[in-house]
Amino acid sequence: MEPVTAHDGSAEHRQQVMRWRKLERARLLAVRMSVGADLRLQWSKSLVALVADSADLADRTVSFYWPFRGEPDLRPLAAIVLARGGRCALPVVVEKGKPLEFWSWQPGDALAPGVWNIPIPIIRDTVIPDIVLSPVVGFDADRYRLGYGGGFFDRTLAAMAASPLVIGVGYDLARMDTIHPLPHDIAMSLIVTESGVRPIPAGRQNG
Ligand SMILES: Nc1nc2c(c(=O)[nH]1)N(C=O)[C@@H](CNc1ccc(C(=O)N[C@@H](CCC(=O)O)C(=O)O)cc1)CN2
Ligand SMILES: Nc1ncnc2c1ncn2[C@@H]1O[C@H](COP(=O)(O)OP(=O)(O)OP(=O)(O)O)[C@@H](O)[C@H]1O
Repeated sequence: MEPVTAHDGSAEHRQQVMRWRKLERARLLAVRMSVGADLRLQWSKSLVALVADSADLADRTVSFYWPFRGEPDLRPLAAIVLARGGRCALPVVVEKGKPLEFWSWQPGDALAPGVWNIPIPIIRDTVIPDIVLSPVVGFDADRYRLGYGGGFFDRTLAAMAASPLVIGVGYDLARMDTIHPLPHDIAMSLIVTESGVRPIPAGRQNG
């Protein structure tokens, strides 16, 4: 693969990073899809428990996502959020190149296919999440996230008046040394994989 050699913030550097990311996304997605569905489901169950423990969900509005392309399935966590007095939402692409909207959702609600055929609620009831669960294609040691390349989460987080807690959710296999962060990249607050939370929230080092 063509390495990233320019480190000067030039247009050339940016172009190299974007080309490199495209190949890395394809590589990481292929690795993810090569894992059997049974193992991914097992990891998803670990992730539900770890995410539930990584943040105070009581009375919070939490943005989920409808899993596709082998993403962890965190939907069982929605019942826990609701039981603790919280609300749930799904991210919705309203226009390419624009921030996502978060539409109120709970398990059992009617859905319709949105962009990329990802299901979205049939009713547009926009909410502002306190906690955003963000699926990662890749993540690095500084908690930067590589997504599908649409820039949706970065654009959305940049546009929000109050920063939510952003939990990047993925599998250990998505770990990278660096995503070669660019000025628009926004680091996650936490990254959770099937093997744990990084960094470990203060006061939970013994858990
Ligand atoms: N499960 C899930 N739902 C989600 C997201 C996600 O990452 N996972 N999203 C998180 O963002 C949003 C959808 N993300 C999307 C990202 C890119 C494109 C898209 O059309 N991409 C272009 C290629 C982009 C490029 O490489 O330049 C395309 O396919 O033509 C569509 C949706 C909202 N819902
Ligand atoms: N705040 C922003 N304002 C305008 N453009 C942005 C912003 N954040 C990201 N972008 C643009 O989005 C494009 C994709 O960015 P990037 O490679 O970081 O996507 P990604 O994080 O992998 O995708 P996604 O967030 O959809 O999962 C880039 O061209 C970038 O310039």
